[in-house]
Amino acid sequence: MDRTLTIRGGQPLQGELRVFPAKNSALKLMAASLLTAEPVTLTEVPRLRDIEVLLELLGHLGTRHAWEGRTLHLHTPEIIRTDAPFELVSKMRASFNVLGALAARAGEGTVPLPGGCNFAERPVDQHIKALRALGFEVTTEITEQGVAYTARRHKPASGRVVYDLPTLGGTEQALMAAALGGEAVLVNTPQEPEIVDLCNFLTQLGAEVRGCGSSILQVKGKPVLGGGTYSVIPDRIEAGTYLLAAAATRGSVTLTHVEPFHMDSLLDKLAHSGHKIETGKDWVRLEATPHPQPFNVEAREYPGFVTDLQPPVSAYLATVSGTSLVSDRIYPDRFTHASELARMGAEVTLKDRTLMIQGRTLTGAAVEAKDIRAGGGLIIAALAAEGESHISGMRYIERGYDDIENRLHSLGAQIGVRVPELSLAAD
Ligand SMILES: CC(=O)N[C@H]1[C@@H](OP(=O)(O)OP(=O)(O)OC[C@H]2O[C@@H](n3ccc(=O)[nH]c3=O)[C@H](O)[C@@H]2O)O[C@H](CO)[C@@H](O)[C@@H]1O
Ligand SMILES: C=C(OP(=O)(O)O)C(=O)O
Repeated sequence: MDRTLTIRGGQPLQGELRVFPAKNSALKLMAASLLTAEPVTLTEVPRLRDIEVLLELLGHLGTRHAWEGRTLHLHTPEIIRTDAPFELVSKMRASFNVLGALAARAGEGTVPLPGGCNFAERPVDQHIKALRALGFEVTTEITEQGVAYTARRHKPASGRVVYDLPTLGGTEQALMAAALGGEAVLVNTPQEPEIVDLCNFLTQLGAEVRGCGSSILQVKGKPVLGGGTYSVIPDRIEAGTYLLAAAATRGSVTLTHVEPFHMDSLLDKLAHSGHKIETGKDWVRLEATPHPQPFNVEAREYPGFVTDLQPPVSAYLATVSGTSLVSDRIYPDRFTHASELARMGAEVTLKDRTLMIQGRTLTGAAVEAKDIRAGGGLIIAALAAEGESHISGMRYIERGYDDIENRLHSLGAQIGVRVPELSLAAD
């Protein structure tokens, strides 16, 4: 049963918020825990739907887990199954990342083509290329539910992978495949903080990973990896969404438990827009100007502007008087939010894969989040709009934003959740 968010806009967000740990890092560290028979503890894990889905998948493969608050204990004494069920993989793209770990630990893994948010073409050719370059035999089978990939290890992973483009998922696949007893050089890798986090985690388990944060990674695995306790990096996408919401409502918000240097591109844009930005070791504060300036954005690889904040920044720019141009080099067609923003009165034109935005005052409307970050963007627009908005598609929003209604409510937003046949207003 999909819930609907109801937001009465126009209230500047004010206050302080503790940012949650990064979903897109936690998911990969959880998949990597399959590589060891020792217990692994992740001390900071967001309680999100994607995390629950992956836990279910890991449980099917042989992982036992226990929560203590946001601390997650994982233990996989042995792999009991090597196939990932379609019902789970179809819900989330990151589930494909168990393929390399399964093949490395159990000698074989079978994973169907992943699901997740389909805002663009999202092939897995580079994952397969990487596993093959490391010596895995990868076969495909067409099933009733689509393509399923099986990777088999006949000897420890070893080789040189040259990616056609920097891919997070494809790099994570090879990192995990090589960490258990393999040896690999990975060329043209992304420099995103989530990749660095995985490198650090694998190092903690006992693998040697050189070049973390660069475009060439060297992995020297260990035949047996250990366990340990690790803390996931803060979620720069969640943090960025709240900052943009504060800027769009011309509010003033302090975020704690963040890594400001992971957010350089966004903070720089917001400062140029006229907002006062202050940062400390693990906090960032935005005090909005009432009359911000527009700017252009081209989403690209880290440390460039991150694609997952492209829909939220588009929504913010729709509230800023003047013309802005937004394009996305990672997913050139990631614009499912555009038509929904238009329903709220935004003047947006999509031409040649560039969104031209003429900012103005938005008006509340009934809109649909068609994917996770489009949802983040529509929430920002609704918070800034005059009048009431109803945002459906909560099943996507909940993939990436934990407890969003209560968190926004704590910052002064007038927000409620409507369950069909039942209304649960938070204020
Ligand atoms: C769970 C998770 O961590 N998801 C993030 C991850 O997705 P994901 O890991 O799927 O994204 P990738 O970094 O792999 O994709 C980057 C680009 O490479 C292309 N590509 C990727 C793999 C491949 O085999 N072939 C190929 O052509 C993609 O279509 C895209 O244009 O990084 C994306 C890019 O920062 C983010 O938007 C997602 O939120
Ligand atoms: C697109 C995202 O996730 P996924 O890659 O799992 O679809 C995201 O977190 O913005």
